[in-house]
Amino acid sequence: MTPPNASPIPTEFDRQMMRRCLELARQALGKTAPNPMVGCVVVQDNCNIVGEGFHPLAGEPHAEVFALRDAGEQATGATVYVNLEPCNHYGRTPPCTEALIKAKVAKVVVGMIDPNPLVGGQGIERLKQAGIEVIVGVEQEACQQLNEGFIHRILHHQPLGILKYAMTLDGKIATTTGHSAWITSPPARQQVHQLRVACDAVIVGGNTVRQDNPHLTTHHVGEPNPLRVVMSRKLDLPLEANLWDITEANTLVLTTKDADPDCQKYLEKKGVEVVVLSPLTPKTVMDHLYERQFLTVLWECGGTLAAIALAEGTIQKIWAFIAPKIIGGKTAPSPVGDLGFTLMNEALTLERVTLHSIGSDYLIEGYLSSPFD
Ligand SMILES: Nc1nc(O)c(N)c(N[C@@H]2O[C@H](COP(=O)(O)O)[C@@H](O)[C@H]2O)n1
Ligand SMILES: [Zn+2]
Repeated sequence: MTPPNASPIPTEFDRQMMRRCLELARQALGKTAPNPMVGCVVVQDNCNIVGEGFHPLAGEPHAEVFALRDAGEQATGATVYVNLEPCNHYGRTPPCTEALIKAKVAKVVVGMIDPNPLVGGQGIERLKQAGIEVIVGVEQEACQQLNEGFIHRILHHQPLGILKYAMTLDGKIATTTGHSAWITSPPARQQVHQLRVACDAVIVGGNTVRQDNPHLTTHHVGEPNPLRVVMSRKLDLPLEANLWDITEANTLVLTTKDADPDCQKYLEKKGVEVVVLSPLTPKTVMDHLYERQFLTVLWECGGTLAAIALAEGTIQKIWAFIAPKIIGGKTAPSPVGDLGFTLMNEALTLERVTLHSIGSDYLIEGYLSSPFD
């Protein structure tokens, strides 16, 4: 028997509807910052979908409002599925709890509690007070996974940092001469483009601009491009670089007061934004990107910057592509520079590791710390 106050056990249909919410939410992948991705489904008679919606953009109505609008009169007595607890506060938009109560829904099935302290369980309480049945925690892990950037931002006041690199079987990211095009095969490179869609910004150092001249775009028409961010202390950057073409995507260069003023003028004339940060470190960069409302930031930098970013605790997740190639070379660079460790037990150890096979390459995904802690 279900103990009093405990949520009844969700059915397979409940789980299926929650997965549909996640699918709807994903339609706004990379577009909602600083807000989460949320999808909502309205169901009549425990079997008929009568309304659907998702949150498209911060400032626009929430998923629940779109789904209720879609359901119209049929929302009365319905069950509403939503992957995040309905809000109960006035933010950019009014509380969804009031919209659900006004629509006279009978039941709300929630994927996860909103970690935002402005919500944090109060949405569920308000619905219960109004006599609406509430079930919480359906497909919770998948719901948390989808909004890991949002959760990390709320809990730690920093965007979620992801370090991505591609290396050979012998742990090299380039040859001894710095040549790195290409380590992985085309399917893995396409996967990187897809992964960038989910990120609000992608960061490289000046060295990567000089050596690789990357585009750092998603290469997909209609999909959002992350803000391309370059960290360069002195602005000793090439005048011709793909990142300065802002018709492809916006570019932000973060520098210091030691910046070359001529290069700064040149970049600004091209439409590249230049901001002076003091000091210029991965931590101050992440603080700056937090202020710009970002959820998820991808580090695609070389080993020296990656080591500092790791040491400063700005990276929580790793995407390591491994190609079945060996290039050798004592001085060929590796993905992470010196961390100053001397003992094996100092090693940074990944948790929740998954392995994906992509063409002839592999992607290892893992977390240095849980974004939910
Ligand atoms: N349940 C739910 N559905 C959505 O579609 C949402 N976007 C949210 N977001 C929560 O509300 C906060 C943003 O409020 P405003 O858009 O400024 O009104 C956001 O921080 C989440 O806590 N929740
Ligand atoms: Zn809301």
